[in-house]
Amino acid sequence: MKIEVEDLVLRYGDVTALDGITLTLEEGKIYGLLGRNGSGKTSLLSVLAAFRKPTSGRVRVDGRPVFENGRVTSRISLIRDVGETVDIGTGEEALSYAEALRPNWDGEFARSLAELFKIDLKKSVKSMSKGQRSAMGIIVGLASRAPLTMFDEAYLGLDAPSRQVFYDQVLADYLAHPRTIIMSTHLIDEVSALFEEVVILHRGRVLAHEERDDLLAKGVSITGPAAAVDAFTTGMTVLGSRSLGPTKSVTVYGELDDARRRKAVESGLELGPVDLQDLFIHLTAEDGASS
Ligand SMILES: Nc1ncnc2c1ncn2[C@@H]1O[C@H](COP(=O)(O)OP(=O)(O)OP(=O)(O)O)[C@@H](O)[C@H]1O
Repeated sequence: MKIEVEDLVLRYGDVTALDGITLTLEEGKIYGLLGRNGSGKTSLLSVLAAFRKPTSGRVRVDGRPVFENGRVTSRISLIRDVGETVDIGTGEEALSYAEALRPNWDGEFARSLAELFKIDLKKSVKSMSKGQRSAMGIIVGLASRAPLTMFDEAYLGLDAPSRQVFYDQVLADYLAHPRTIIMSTHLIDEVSALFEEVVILHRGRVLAHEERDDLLAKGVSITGPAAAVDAFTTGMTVLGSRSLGPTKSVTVYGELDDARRRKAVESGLELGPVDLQDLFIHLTAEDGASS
């Protein structure tokens, strides 16, 4: 599903959660939605799922307004942290309920996921642990095969092996049944390999929207004698710096061309990659929070 968001504003009383978002998400990609606490991720996903009406602006899904359009919303699935969407009856009943609502439902897949997550479907969802309820949400989210599938920190409470099952299943099922998937997460390092594109929200605005590899290519760490590092990085966008005795390491943003790279090496400096989590931390640092 293609999503076009234009000048989207969402206010809760005095709080402006989304402050003029313009964004196009193409069909058939996995997007990572990143942002610090309170940056607007859940608000944006709620509007895309038509759970919330925007204060102003437009949201179109496959060219149609997402609101007042039941046919569009039945093809959109938003799974939130503890799987509250399936909090009725037993696990079996929750799956039957989802099956009735979801045109692309794959019951066999849902059962195989329940086995992988070791979920006893005879248990009532309410009596399941937090992690098991998260797993129920993920099962429903994946087995729905909705053309627009959104996971909003859906892994909360899942232990590390179960999170790995989740990431593996998202990738395998996406490859078998391509669709638009948006994943909001704070566990950036764990999941970044899945993302084709990354959207970073900051204070209700889009701070960056790029292909993950292009974004990663813009972050470079430069390490060496402090004076040489300072001379080399003068005029560059410095995101953060760290000193250890006479050695300094600086993270810069913006692509370094080959000539600059050669010059760095000739000056005895070491260039290194920056991972997505570090880049995110630096890009979204408030004044004085990045060092
Ligand atoms: N129901 C609400 N009523 C009032 N303010 C709200 C409501 N929901 C969210 N907000 C505010 O809107 C802003 C954005 O919140 P949102 O939940 O979208 O952020 P988030 O990026 O999902 O955060 P987190 O990473 O902590 O989940 C915050 O300032 C938050 O306090």
